[in-house]
Amino acid sequence: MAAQPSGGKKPFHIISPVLESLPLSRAAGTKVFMKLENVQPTGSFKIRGIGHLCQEAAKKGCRHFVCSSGGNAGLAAAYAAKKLGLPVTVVVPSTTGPTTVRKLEELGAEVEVSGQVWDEANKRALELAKTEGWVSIHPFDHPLVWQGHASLVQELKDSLDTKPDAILLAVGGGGLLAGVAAGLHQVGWQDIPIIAAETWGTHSFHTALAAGRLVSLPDITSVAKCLGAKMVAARALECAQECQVISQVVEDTEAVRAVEQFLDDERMLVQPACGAALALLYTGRLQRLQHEGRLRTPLASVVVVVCGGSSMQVAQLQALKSQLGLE
Ligand SMILES: COC[C@H](NCc1c(COP(=O)(O)O)cnc(C)c1O)C(=O)O
Repeated sequence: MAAQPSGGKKPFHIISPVLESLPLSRAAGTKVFMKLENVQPTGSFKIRGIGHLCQEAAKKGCRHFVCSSGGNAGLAAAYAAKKLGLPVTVVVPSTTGPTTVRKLEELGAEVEVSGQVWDEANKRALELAKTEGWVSIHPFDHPLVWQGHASLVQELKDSLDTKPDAILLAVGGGGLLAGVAAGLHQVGWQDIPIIAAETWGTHSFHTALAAGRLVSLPDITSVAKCLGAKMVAARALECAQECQVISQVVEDTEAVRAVEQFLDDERMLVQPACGAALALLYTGRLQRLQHEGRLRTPLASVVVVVCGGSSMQVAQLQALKSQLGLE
């Protein structure tokens, strides 16, 4: 049974399924296990860390949550707030679609649209958090968020027969990366390489790694808006010093094609943010890393974190395909 990260109080996330994917294994040339965070409450892994942070804040007397989000962290905060019987204000950038806003409101959240990108929405959220009794719920940059996300790795340890040879995940602000790195250390799997996927136009982690310091992207120009943090958390960069993190950047077209291929292969629809990680498997990135000697050959198995993403509909996939000239 996974450890209860919030001191005994039942967490809001579920123990998600781990399934072998034959189509992904064929594409990647090695056995691929999917950690299906897309079936979590509110549709992404976010509930693990955000739920944990909200529970801890409520214990300390928080009377109103305020969360800046591209969408999925906000949905997780709204779900947690509802469970805790507390009000929540979610601040999203104008790029967050109406589907997400509707879902946030259906969960009882007060929604404010502020700014063009997440970073601007976050500025507004921090202003609101100055209100007496209000607590800021950061979507990726908080130790309790990383602690909550780390439960994902404990579940892998409990369910896989053998230790995987790599873990693939997507990076926005770096919270999932930091949580998985923490989890790997907790279970003694710190030697497993993490392959961190971004899209060009959200590649703030890749840029920071190359510069050796935190760098802010001039803008977010990718369709994968849920990866749209101009600067990653400092902790993400520290992780890259503490364990083997391989940064890979994919094109928007590769991420969106991966979303469509995954829908056909596994009958699950995820956001382009998740498509970025899946694209590593569908576009031969894994084999290329092996060829370059950055991953060993052969690999026995790898895990891809299917991070999910709630507001994705077939119509949006079609619209993205035509926007990107994919038919
Ligand atoms: C701007 O947005 C940051 C955050 N989304 C982040 C996100 C990630 C990346 O997680 P992170 O690296 O930010 O912890 C991956 N996969 C999905 C489906 C996501 O929504 C949010 O919802 O506020």
